[in-house]
Amino acid sequence: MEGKTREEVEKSGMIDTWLMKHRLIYTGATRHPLILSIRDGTVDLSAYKRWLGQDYIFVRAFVPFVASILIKAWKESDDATDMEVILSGMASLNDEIAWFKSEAPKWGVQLTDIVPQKANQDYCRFLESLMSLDVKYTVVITVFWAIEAVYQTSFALCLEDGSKTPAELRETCQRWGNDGFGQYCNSLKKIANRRLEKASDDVLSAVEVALLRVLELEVEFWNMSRGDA
Ligand SMILES: Cc1ncc(CN)c(N)n1
Repeated sequence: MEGKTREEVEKSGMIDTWLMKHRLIYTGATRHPLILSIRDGTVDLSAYKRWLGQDYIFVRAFVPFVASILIKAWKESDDATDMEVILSGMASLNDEIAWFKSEAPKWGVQLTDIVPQKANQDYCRFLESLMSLDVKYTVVITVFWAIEAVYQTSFALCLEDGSKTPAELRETCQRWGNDGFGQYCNSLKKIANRRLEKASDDVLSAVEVALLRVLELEVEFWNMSRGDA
């Protein structure tokens, strides 16, 4: 902790502090019934297909949000390497879009026909609100970490020893559950924690509110796969 003020030490590891404080909703987002059903091999494949189509639309809306973070990093960040981590995230979104396009036909899902459901619209609207220049880099980099980390944690669960994930869904789980994606999420978390250490109390409150909103929206997004939205 050398070189840090007492205040910085108190605020370090802010993300884990929040995850402990809000563990109920965090668990709701990372161990959703859809994920648990993939993991125990009882998944309803029509729920998977609904998720697939909706997530393709979400990922397309996620790209401009990440682009807006890149601009904020360039303008506001005190560390030039942040930009490289964000850029690698954009590259992985490019791969994600290509993956959806090759995965959808295997399941008879026509991506051009997908109508965004309410939870998806709410999520995309939330991302758009965060693209405003008034929203601080510290807020959006933490939100970015949270969105990626929910998928990483969820899908990694389906790859753990003892999981009964169906063979045809293992590639999907690998996409977000692999170690490389885990390391990338850790890099985002480190950036977010570093920024949070220096943040004012007002910014800390804004980040906590945004983090909770992400977790709620992720739960609602998974819920869409039930098809009763
Ligand atoms: C809803 C949601 N959240 C997160 C991710 C991971 N990029 C995603 N594809 N979709």
